[in-house]
Amino acid sequence: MSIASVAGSRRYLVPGEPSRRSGLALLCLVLVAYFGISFDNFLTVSNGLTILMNVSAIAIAAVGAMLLLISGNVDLSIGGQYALISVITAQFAKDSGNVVLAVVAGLVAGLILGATNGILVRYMKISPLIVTLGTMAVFKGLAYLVSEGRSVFGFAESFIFLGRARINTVPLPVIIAAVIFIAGGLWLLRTSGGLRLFAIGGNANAARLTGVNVDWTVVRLYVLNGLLMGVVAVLTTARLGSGTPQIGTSFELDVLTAVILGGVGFAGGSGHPAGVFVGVATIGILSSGLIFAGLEDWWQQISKGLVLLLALGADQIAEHRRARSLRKEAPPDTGEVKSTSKPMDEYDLERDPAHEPGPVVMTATGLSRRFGSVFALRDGTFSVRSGEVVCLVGDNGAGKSTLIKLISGVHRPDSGTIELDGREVSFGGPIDARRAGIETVHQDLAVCPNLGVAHNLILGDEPKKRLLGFIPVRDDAAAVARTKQRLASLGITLTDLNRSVGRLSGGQRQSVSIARAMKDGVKLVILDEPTAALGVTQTRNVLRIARQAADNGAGVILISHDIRTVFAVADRVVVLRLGQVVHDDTIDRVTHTKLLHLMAGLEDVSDAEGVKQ
Ligand SMILES: Nc1ncnc2c1ncn2[C@@H]1O[C@H](COP(=O)(O)OP(=O)(O)OP(=O)(O)O)[C@@H](O)[C@H]1O
Repeated sequence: MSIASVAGSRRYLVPGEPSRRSGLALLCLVLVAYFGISFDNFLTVSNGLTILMNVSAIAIAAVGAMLLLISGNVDLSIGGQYALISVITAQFAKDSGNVVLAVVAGLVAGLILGATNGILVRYMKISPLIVTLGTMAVFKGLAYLVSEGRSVFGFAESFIFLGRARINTVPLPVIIAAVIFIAGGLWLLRTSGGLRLFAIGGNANAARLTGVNVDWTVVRLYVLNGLLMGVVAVLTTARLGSGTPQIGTSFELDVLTAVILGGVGFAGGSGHPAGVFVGVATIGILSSGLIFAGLEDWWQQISKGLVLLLALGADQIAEHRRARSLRKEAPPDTGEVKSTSKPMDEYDLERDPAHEPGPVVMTATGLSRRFGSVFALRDGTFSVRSGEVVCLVGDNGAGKSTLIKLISGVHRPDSGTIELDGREVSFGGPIDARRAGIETVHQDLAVCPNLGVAHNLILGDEPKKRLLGFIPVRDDAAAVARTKQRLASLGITLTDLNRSVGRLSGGQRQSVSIARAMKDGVKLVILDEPTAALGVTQTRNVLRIARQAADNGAGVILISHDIRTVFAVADRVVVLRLGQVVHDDTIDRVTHTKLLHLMAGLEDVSDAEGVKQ
């Protein structure tokens, strides 16, 4: 791949949908011009520094809010955290007179409050809106309880200095906010962790199936958010010289308004730090202008509330437009996946008659799994050799998906063992199975519609490089190179990589999903009904790719309801019925009729008529 083609393709590597930041930047400039013309002292350096000082708290909190929203979560309790951490920090600063102890107390309090939110949201499976609405009230109440409703003051000068220090006239909190904002933005855009947040926000289930630890990531995000609120509360308490339970009232309104105004979608999966920066600036300028206009506090509240509603309205309109353009743009399914082989009769594949399966790669022995009272799988036993395509067939609800979910680490078996290359393995999640060399294309494709083709393809196995020799970041150029090479080797032509996967047709999404599974060195490829929604040409190409994977030495398990695909591609066929393996033999020892009867549970087929002679 040429350097030029990699550089030219960078455009589509920014994850997520484009935000509305240019329009907002214009609004911001209009506000500056309006307030500048209306009020004499608005456009002065000192007012600029005051605005920066005032928005530094919002900017720090906006980093946490942005990351949470992009991952499809939200924290309404930040105002409550602000108040509680402020009075805790103040109490430590007053009682100990030790700056370090006060700062550590504030940060640890933030960590604990953030972790509380994270654990409640993820492990109790409650909506983040409801959880953080509840914790908001609890944290606020605790702030009053700890401080007995009074302001806490009387700190050492060294602590107050922390909030009022300046470096070259720029207040220290502004510098800290700038560092946190830039670091957070770069992390979001340039690292694997950032990409995974977009993936979780776009399709949490797909992210989970590709190996992202969604629960743990979200808990860590809430902890980070709490830590950032710790920084905000410590700096503000030091600057004000007191900690008070009244602080943070409507803080969540300011922060969420800035972030949503900055183009971060409330539905998750989209947003850009540059947009959030403009959103924060807009809120700062608006607040300052309203103060210059001499409006009472309640008018400021009304104005900010209206701006939030407008931002949410704009977000909804953008969401509808996106959905409409997705429907319009989805191209027809023909022609994008091209075969490199000569034309064949329906589903017929060229087979190498000399091809012999190799040693056993995977053996499942006595696998069982119940879901409540449903016995989804009982005593599932079968094996797959390298170079072999094993078709798993059975009626709806027979237990096929359950069986492959046990093998691919999505579920844990209640009993039974899985051996890979002769060694017993146990998977804690899909990422363990992927690391062991098992790749799966799930029935629902597990793609993230908001991410581009290359990012979907590398998700869970992102190439990395070191920035400045020591900062680990995602290597997007390597991701593009890997994507192009993988698609080319499979004979898949996706003419436009410059689009999110949500804009691709069903067949194209299938190609991306399959290409992701066909890694170099993969030991076992599992395809769960990969041809269910495809036409003849595409089905034939998916089967060709499955055969190609086997010819390259992988073991392949393919689930299908279509008997024709089974006879076109299988070396061996395993039939499941009511959660049990009822047949396991080479494809040349069974006929269409016998297979149908086995699936349907009709036992009266004699071997003489059922087995090819
Ligand atoms: N997560 C789950 N929770 C509860 N029941 C489940 C779960 N997953 C599967 N089951 C049940 O287990 C049984 C087997 O389901 P499974 O999806 O494995 O069948 P299948 O052969 O793949 O079916 P299909 O061909 O329709 O996809 C069904 O009765 C199903 O309802």
